[in-house]
Amino acid sequence: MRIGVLTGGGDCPGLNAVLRAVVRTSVIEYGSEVIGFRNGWRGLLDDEATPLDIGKVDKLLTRGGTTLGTMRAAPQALHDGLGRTRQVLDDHGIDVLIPIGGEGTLTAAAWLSDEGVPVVGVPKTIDNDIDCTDLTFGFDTAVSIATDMIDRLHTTAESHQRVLLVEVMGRHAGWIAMHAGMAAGAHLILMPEQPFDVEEICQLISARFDRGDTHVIAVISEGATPKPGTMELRDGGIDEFGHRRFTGVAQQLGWELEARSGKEVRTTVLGHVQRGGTPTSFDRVLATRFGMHAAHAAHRGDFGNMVALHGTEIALVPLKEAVARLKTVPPDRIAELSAFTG
Ligand SMILES: Nc1ncnc2c1ncn2[C@@H]1O[C@H](COP(=O)(O)OP(=O)(O)OP(=O)(O)O)[C@@H](O)[C@H]1O
Ligand SMILES: O=P(O)(O)OC[C@H]1O[C@](O)(CO)[C@@H](O)[C@@H]1O
Ligand SMILES: [Mg+2]
Repeated sequence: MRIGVLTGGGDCPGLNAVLRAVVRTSVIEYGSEVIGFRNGWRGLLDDEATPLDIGKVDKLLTRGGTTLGTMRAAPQALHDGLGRTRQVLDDHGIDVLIPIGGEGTLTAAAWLSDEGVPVVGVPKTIDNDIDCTDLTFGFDTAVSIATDMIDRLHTTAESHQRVLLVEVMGRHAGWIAMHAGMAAGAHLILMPEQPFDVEEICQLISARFDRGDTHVIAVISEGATPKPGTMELRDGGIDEFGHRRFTGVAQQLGWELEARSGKEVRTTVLGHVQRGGTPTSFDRVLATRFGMHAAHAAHRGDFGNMVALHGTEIALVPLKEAVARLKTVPPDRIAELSAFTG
């Protein structure tokens, strides 16, 4: 069999471990060949093929990023290029394609599957917002990095009796903010799922300082928004790939809080450091199991599905179901925070 593989969307710790597992499982257990396509869907359209053998994936287990590279392409270019995609896959004799990516990459995979292209998807995202899987690899690494950073901010904040806002990734979902915030003992966690009220945050800050607390640490997802009418957030519009452009919610909230509360406020934006470097051991294992099970599914002919974590087992779920909605933080998980924040 010949297996095609590509990585799409933003990079994520664990992508290389998936590639290694797809190659090792396909070659060692089935005697198959694996062809990588560089730079996501764009590279497939442009026929940026590169054979992957066991030597090529050696030492990839611990390496962050993706050795295949990744690039965004406008969905319309993909739709218009369906004939070209089929041609490239035919030219390389690809029997099944394994796209590894977030909800965008997997939406494209579901569509290709509907068009009759054999695919098995692998979900990736540090944001952990893909539905039908308990977790995605990359999330644990991002939370560990963010937790370490927030731990460090406590001591400098308390020394100066400051309010410290930490912006973490999380475009549509607050999983990173919630987990890193809980792990690092943040006093306030703001997520896209629950628009925030600036006045309520000012009251929380005053209450903490009034009762003698030394500092405030607030973790805020990049995709968090204020309740309408409570604060102006600059609109960055939509980029060429249809994503909302962020304008720095933590910085803007910081200015607003400083003006309203009279306290010193500082803002730290963690940004891409959350996606860089080596995956945690948890993510290495999850990524390896995802890659291994995707290769098995590809060889069994279980097309149109995505590998997923259900409890401790790896399952297969229809791609269509997985991309029907995003997995945001449910209200009962948000409610769990009440005894630990404020
Ligand atoms: N609705 C869609 N239909 C077809 N293709 C799509 C669709 N949405 C996204 N894609 C394709 O998938 C690519 C990756 O999508 P996107 O940039 O959203 O990354 P992702 O896989 O969701 O990962 P990330 O978690 O980084 O957002 C896009 O560049 C585009 O080529
Ligand atoms: O800077 P890039 O690569 O466009 O991606 C940023 C986005 O990718 C993610 O890391 C993963 O979806 C988001 O949290 C973030 O908004
Ligand atoms: Mg996306």
